[in-house]
Amino acid sequence: MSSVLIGVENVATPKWARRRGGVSVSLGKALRSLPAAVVAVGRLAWATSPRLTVLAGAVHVASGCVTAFGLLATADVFTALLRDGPTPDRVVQALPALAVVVGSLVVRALLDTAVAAVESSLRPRVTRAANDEVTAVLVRAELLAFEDADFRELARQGGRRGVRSLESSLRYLADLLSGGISLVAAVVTVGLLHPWLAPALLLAALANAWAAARASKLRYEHFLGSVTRNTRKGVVEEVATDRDFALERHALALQERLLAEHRRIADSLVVDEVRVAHRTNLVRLVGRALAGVGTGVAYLVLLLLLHTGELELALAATAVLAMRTGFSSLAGTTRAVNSLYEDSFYIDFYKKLLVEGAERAQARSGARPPADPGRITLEDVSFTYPGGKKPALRGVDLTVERGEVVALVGENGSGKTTLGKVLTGLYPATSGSVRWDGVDLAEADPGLVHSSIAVIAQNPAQWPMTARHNVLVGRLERDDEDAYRDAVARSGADEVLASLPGGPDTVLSRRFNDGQDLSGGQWQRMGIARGMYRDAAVLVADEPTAALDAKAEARVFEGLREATARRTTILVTHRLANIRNADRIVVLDEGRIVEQGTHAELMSLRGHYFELFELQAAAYRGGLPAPANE
Ligand SMILES: Nc1ncnc2c1ncn2[C@@H]1O[C@H](COP(=O)(O)OP(=O)(O)OP(=O)(O)O)[C@@H](O)[C@H]1O
Repeated sequence: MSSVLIGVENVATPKWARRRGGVSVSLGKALRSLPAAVVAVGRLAWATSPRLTVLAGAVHVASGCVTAFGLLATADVFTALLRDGPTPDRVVQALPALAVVVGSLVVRALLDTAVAAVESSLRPRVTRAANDEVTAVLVRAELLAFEDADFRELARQGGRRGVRSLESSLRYLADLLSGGISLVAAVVTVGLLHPWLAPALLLAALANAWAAARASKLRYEHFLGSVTRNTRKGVVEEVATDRDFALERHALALQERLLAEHRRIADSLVVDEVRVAHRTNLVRLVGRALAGVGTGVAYLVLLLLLHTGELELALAATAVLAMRTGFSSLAGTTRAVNSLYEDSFYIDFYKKLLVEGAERAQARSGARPPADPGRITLEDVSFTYPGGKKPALRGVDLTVERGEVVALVGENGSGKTTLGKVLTGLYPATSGSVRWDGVDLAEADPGLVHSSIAVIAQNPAQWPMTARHNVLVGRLERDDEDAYRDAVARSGADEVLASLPGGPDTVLSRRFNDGQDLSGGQWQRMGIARGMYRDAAVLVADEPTAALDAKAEARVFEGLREATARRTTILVTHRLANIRNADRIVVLDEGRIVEQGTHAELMSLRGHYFELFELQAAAYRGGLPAPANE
């Protein structure tokens, strides 16, 4: 037996994580993508507050300039002190430059405070704007996008890691700006003292930059290589610790087995992580060695210049100081570039999510569908789920007239739920057409189509709202107390409300203090009440009473009969006794319609439906089903 218990042992990089250049991103290509990340951060910062963005840029530039200015003033101090002449005179001559050094330190301290103040105002705004963009794009995505595992994962990574990287890259961008300016000042100072000194300084810079970029690339490749296993680890964690699985986990005594699975995946991740850490350290060591060689070359050049008399001792001291400043701002700048470079990968997910989310946005306009369609026509409709291997619906032709109650029956997986969703425009047909009074739903405004439908799901959403709002959310713009009471009474939700400690005002969620959870059947009653309160022209009830006791079921069907007198109703159910009075029964098998007609017609056909019905009836009679062909 396979040792894999949860999911599959798939280590392939998922589609959402594959960048244009594939997993192994070349360094040049990745560095070229860095400005795009900078633009993304700048765009968000500008969109949130142009004033703060300009101010942030200005204070950083000013801070870098003051550092450079301080460096030049310090050089002046040394030049004055190491000049020929009596020491007291040299000290006096150095005093003005020393005053400038102190002044620049004070200004720098003030500017640093200003930088911190501006940044702490800008950063939360940028994070909020990025979060808002992600949330908006997900809220507006079409329903089918959430059936696509790749899109869901892109949403998770782009929404969490991407936004986090945007936030941190704002800080790195600022460090890059001020560090870059002081680096330029150091290089220029050194270059002015002697042109040969600047290239030596830059050599050390390049070695550091190479090592940092290489280390980032290694870490990113490790992230891509482990992303699927990390997802698996997350799923195992959920199964092993989540409340939803707790009952079966204990009843099936699966705890230790799940823990073992969790440890196995975690161990393989640790092995990879240690390997990548060793390789990164090695790269860093090579980088530092090369930078050391660069530093050595710089000092060698300096000594040579002193030896040949091309540089005075006083200027050499200034050069040493400038070089030290250069190396330290170099370290800061390299760190900033390195972090920005690493962040740019995750910012790419964020950008990809915005683009893909926009492509998958639910249309916000289109043809106006009839509010209460007289006829719904499906012509040769097929539907395949994203990533699905075979179609869930194949060549379905069906016409439903206004006010009809059509029951969909068939074995598990035969396509009943899917047909209900395609018929109401929740899922677009992969091929063929769905028309409401001639209006093709593929071209209709989805918002208007949805406002004409109500769905009572088998597992209704457990809205973490008050019990009353769990019903009213069916149509928030409707303010009809009588309709609310009617829906609550017909669905049996009135008994649920009466049993709650705070009545209708009890919050239905265990995640809030004083919140309350419900049983499966009680949640289902709330879902039915919500669907009834919505009062839409087309009602889809998918196994609405599967979790209800017999008394509640009878009450709901009575309620539904009254409610459906005015509506087109699609009823999905396995309890065939409840649909004897349906206007039409449609039997599905492997995504195709195999029979349709009234109960009497289908019974006399003695086919699929007859067989299913007799099986259920026999269970009640306590005997054997009647033979299909007497
Ligand atoms: N989200 C999904 N992604 C991929 N395939 C799906 C998805 N939901 C359903 N399917 C597949 O589509 C087919 C039809 O499923 P559907 O839920 O419509 O069946 P059903 O007749 O309502 O079944 P049941 O009686 O069990 O509720 C099945 O083969 C199922 O495996």
